[in-house]
Amino acid sequence: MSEPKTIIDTPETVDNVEEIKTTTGQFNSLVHQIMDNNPYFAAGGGLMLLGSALALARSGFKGLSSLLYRQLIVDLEIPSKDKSYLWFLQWMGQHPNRSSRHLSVETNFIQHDNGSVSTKFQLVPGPGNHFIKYKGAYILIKRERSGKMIDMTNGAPFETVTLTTLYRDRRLFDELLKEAKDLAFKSNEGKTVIYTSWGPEWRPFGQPKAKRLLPSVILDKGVAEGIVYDVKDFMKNGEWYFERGIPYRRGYLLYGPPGSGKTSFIQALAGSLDYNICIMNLAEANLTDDRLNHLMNNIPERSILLLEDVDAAFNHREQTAENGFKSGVTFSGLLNALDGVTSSEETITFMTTNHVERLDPAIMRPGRIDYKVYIGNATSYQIGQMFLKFYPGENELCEKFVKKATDLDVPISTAQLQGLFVFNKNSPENSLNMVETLKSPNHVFQ
Ligand SMILES: Nc1ncnc2c1ncn2[C@@H]1O[C@H](COP(=O)(O)OP(=O)(O)OP(=O)(O)O)[C@@H](O)[C@H]1O
Repeated sequence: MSEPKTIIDTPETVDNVEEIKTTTGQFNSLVHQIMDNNPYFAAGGGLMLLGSALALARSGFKGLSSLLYRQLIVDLEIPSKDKSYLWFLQWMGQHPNRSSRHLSVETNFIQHDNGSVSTKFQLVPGPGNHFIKYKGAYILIKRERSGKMIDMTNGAPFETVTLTTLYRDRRLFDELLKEAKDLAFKSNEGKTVIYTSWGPEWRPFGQPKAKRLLPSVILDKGVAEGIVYDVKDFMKNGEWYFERGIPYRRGYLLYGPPGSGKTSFIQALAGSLDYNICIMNLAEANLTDDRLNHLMNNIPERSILLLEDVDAAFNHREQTAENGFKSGVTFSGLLNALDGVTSSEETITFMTTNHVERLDPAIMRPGRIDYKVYIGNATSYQIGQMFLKFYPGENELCEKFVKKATDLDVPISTAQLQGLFVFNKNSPENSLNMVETLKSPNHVFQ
């Protein structure tokens, strides 16, 4: 059996370890020598070490801070093309506990019930950072304006408002937006907002108008009552439509000569229902089938869709207007848009025309036009009612006026009557003496 082999350090191994120790010692003494003799090198080396340590710390801190940010902070971004953007700015402009160093002005013209208009300047937060305290929480608000991107629908620079608060207070965003919406709606209370199309969207056109009262529009006996009854009946029967799978929409056509009160009645009807009006001009230059379809399917809530002078864009199926203008909308595009109008809420579409004979029968079928009514020139009933609306209590003069006007035996529009009575605001006698002027429909009272 061979002797156990004792492994001992052979001289070669010992020499290697000694050699490594010597080399390390020599390296350390070299570094010390360099450090001692070259302070810049020492400083540089120190800085490098410090820098790397800080970089490490920074990235660690950055990671930690972004982790903390994600866990502790929450953001809400509101782009300028969203409906709530303007609501929020107006709400913010009126919020008491806010600190803003950058303000911008919004000038509004307010139409009062008596028809007068006043100017109102509202200071809203301009681009930059703002702070508010809302229900005990501090919220940072950053309004940024894009230097490059333009909102194609209104030509204004694209903007964003970002709200930042603690994650635990994130429920406040919903409450805040609801408050802003309620404030915006409240400012429109008692008024009718007229929307027009801006690119693919509906935007308020000018300031909300004072509601036009239904009794102020004098139609022939029973005409207004019939329309109002039908609309209210339709609005009460949403369930009936859904149970039968019928699209919840109804189309009305008011046709008749100019100045008979078609548009005024629709505006007054909207006001009485607390609805707004979306006016769609089919002859609009860059309107296309797709945009029409999109617009008609994205009508703001509680709004009546109004297609005025629906014959203007289409003479039967031709896309022509009297001045030969060709609309970008095809007739089938209009029919599809009317048929495609489906929304969870009721959709009420009013169309007006002075030339019903020019409308293609396809548009007149039920489901597109369900209720058609002639709004004509003033009947003797309307002449009397218009006279007494302007000169309450003047019953004797009223009878004389009605007789003289009907004896003219010419068509008289209610717009003409309004023109005469406005010209003789305080003198029914003068109106009686000027009845002859009603013979010319375009007479200018001056
Ligand atoms: N029946 C009416 N009752 C009260 N005002 C009327 C009536 N008809 C017309 N007017 C007045 O005449 C003007 C024009 O009315 P409106 O625009 O409603 O007529 P229209 O039938 O829509 O005309 P067009 O067909 O040309 O659009 C308005 O200022 C309105 O107040």
